[in-house]
Amino acid sequence: MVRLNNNLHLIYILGSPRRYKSQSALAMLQLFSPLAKDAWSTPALIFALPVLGIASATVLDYLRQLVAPKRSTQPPEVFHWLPMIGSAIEYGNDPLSFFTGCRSKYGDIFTFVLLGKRITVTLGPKGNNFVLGGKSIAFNAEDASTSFTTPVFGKDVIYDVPNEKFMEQKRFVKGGLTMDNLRAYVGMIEDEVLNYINVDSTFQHSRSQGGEKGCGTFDVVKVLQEITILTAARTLQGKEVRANMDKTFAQLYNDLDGGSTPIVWMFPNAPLERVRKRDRAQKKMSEFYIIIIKKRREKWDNGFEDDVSRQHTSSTTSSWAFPDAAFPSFTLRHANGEMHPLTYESLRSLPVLDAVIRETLRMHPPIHGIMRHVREDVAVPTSVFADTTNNLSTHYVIPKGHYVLASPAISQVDEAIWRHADKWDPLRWLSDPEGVAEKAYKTYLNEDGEKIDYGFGAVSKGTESPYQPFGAGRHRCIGEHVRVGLLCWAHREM
Ligand code: HEM
Repeated sequence: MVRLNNNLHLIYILGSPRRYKSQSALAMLQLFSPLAKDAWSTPALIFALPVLGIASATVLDYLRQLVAPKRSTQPPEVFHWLPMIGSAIEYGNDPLSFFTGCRSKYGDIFTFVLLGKRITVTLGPKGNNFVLGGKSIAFNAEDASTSFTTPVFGKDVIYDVPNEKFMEQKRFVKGGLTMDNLRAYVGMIEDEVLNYINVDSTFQHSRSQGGEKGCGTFDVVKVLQEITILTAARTLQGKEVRANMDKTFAQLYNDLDGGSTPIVWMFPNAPLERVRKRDRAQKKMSEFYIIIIKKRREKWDNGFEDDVSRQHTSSTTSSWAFPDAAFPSFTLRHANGEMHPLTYESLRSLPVLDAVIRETLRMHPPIHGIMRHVREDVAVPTSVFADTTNNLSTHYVIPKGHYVLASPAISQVDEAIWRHADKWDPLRWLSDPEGVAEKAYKTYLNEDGEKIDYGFGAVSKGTESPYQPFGAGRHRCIGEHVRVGLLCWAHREM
């Protein structure tokens, strides 16, 4: 017969107490035991109260999501099981699949919870235009990203300064990317890549197997990260930076880059290994550059700029292009005629390799989403998105304090826009001057159209194109022309 005593009656009903290894489970059972006299002892409470708190928050959150009336101005909300955590796990695992799944359930506009923050995603070209073309007074990049960019890039640069100042910094860096500089870079890059291939142990096997014709395997991501670091250092940061740098720097960049995850975004100083690695790398890099800056100052030379984001984006893009199933055979078949001597001008006329890069950036852009913090309530024009259920056309409003997120990565593979959107096909950029790809590219570059100066020189807005691998509007990338050239070249050389 089951014996009920004060503390353990429930446990005996369910089985032997030894089965309950977890103190908190025991405490919960005690807490819910109406017959328990001393169930509310201190240890029980210590374990049970947080559990009870989490359970109540979870129930309240379900009720809020499932039962509470919604404001008509609120975009649909993605259902989540865990309060605070929200959809962080699904989003963190695979952001693009998460967006695609949500799109099929909720449409082109929806809000999800990411570690307590509310993010409204607006998909498709209209959604990109809405976020990237928004005024910085309403949609702010600094607020959205400073928590993970400042520990990486350092104080007083990028998002750690007011927008006007950042735009000046952008203009300053862009000034270093003049035609003359780019011309000079070409020879340096050629040198760096050849030196890497001829000297690095990675290619030793293929060298010993017959020089140029030798073959072997290599870790594409690692090699391209290292080459990107070395070429960027040599061209953009100067001789003495390159002379003092070896390929182990790639690891430091990786460690810095590892600090840009959702969890670090939410808790920039969390006691996590990736945060410690980020800080160690930041310190090492700062020490390295401070010595060089001091020397330069002595010579009245000034400045360098940090290279983390472009290192990451560029090496990621090259890495995707290499293993893309069709890349080697496609390039060999189509790009033979492009193997002429290298000059800046010849780099600009490598249509096949250019198409390879465009297509790689279409399918595998290194940045999956671009986020902004909402500084004031913003009404979404009905021309962009409207809730048309029950024939009502309602303005959605994105409240102050939320975040908005655009994902050009989604419009770049949208079946409704691109033919065979999920097929890697560089020919789409070459074969049809009237095709979708060409039109998207023209809208993006808008070479003959209106230009806007946001503070870093006149640029095309490009916010309405379904193809935006380098962002658009005020925060548009300043490295797009440089990097596409460099990438083309690096592939040709490899
Ligand atoms: C394949 C290579 C690259 C890709 C795919 C890429 C992509 C992007 C994207 C999507 C943005 C927009 C970010 C936003 O709107 O918040 C951006 C901005 C930017 N990129 Fe790049 N980038 C690349 C290479 C470079 C290079 C080579 C440089 C420097 C020479 C560079 C410097 C910048 C800067 C300064 C910004 C402005 C950030 C802002 O205004 O908030 N990028 N890039």
